[in-house]
Amino acid sequence: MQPPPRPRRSVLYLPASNAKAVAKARELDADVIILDLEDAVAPDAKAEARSAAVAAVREGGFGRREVVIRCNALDTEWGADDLAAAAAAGPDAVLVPKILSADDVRRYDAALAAAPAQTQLWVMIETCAVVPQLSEVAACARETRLSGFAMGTNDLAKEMRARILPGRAPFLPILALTVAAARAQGLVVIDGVCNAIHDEALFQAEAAQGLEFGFDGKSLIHPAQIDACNAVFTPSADEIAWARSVVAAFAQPDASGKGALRVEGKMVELLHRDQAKQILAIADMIAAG
Ligand SMILES: CC(C)(COP(=O)(O)OP(=O)(O)OC[C@H]1O[C@@H](n2cnc3c(N)ncnc32)[C@H](O)[C@@H]1OP(=O)(O)O)[C@@H](O)C(=O)NCCC(=O)NCCSC(=O)C[C@H](O)C(=O)O
Ligand SMILES: [Mg+2]
Repeated sequence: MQPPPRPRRSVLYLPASNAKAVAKARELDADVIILDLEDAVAPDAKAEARSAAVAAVREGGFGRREVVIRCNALDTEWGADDLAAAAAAGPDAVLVPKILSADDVRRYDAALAAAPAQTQLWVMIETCAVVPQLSEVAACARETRLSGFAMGTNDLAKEMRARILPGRAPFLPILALTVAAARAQGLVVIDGVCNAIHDEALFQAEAAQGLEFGFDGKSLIHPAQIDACNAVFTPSADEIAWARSVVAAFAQPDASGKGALRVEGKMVELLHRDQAKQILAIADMIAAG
């Protein structure tokens, strides 16, 4: 059975080695906090960051926010220790980078065997090699803890030798394929980061594009991006009103046995009722705080 939907609009990375940022994250309005041990942490600080991430998870204080530890890859000198430490700490999820194949997912899943049952596995979609195998990778959800994809557009750009420009043209097919593969298996799917910290117009456009593509939310690198991101991914008043109308229309006695109705001048089908229920469930969770 699918777990109930929950908001994952804003997914904030921070270096686990930055104690000030970890403390600040407990007060920020992000839905998910990722304590990074990978690219945000210099090689000399890896061990210290690992201990800090474990301590942060054990200490808690993140309230409604989900807490994720991003580990180094298993083929690095830090990966095995990171996975073992993360499994023992038992965050909401462990995020792993640069996966290449379904076998990689199984390897990471095995490395988390000692983790509590509720600890999920999320994987970064950020290599060229994984792109033709997205469906096979997503299907690992049937046999492992895998429950989420997170786009890594910086690494993808590096591997593709692509440029990250407004509109993100080189990545659009991959964004769509990633969302489709994730949705086919009921996975969470989070868009990549916008590196420009204070370019509000660029951020707004990128976040809106992510929403249009079907992502649950967007990865963030700075607290200044949170409010705009939440605003984009929170169902609007108009969407909520539409969703209520659709659910109410199908609940009318004369809708019984009908598959299609007219609501606000447009055709809606039972599939729209499902979408409407999803919107209302997310909106209710956001409203509940
Ligand atoms: C990008 C930064 C290095 C910028 O740092 P800095 O210029 O020092 O920030 P500020 O001075 O504006 O900080 C103001 C205060 O906010 C806190 N802060 C900053 N960033 C964060 C954060 N991410 N989470 C929580 N708190 C944060 C500072 O501590 C300041 O606090 P105070 O002193 O009390 O006022 C920096 O923002 C940063 O490190 N960001 C995260 C970088 C990161 O995690 N990168 C890895 C993930 S991105 C990636 O790799 C994606 C993927 O893999 C891919 O391939 O695409
Ligand atoms: Mg990356």
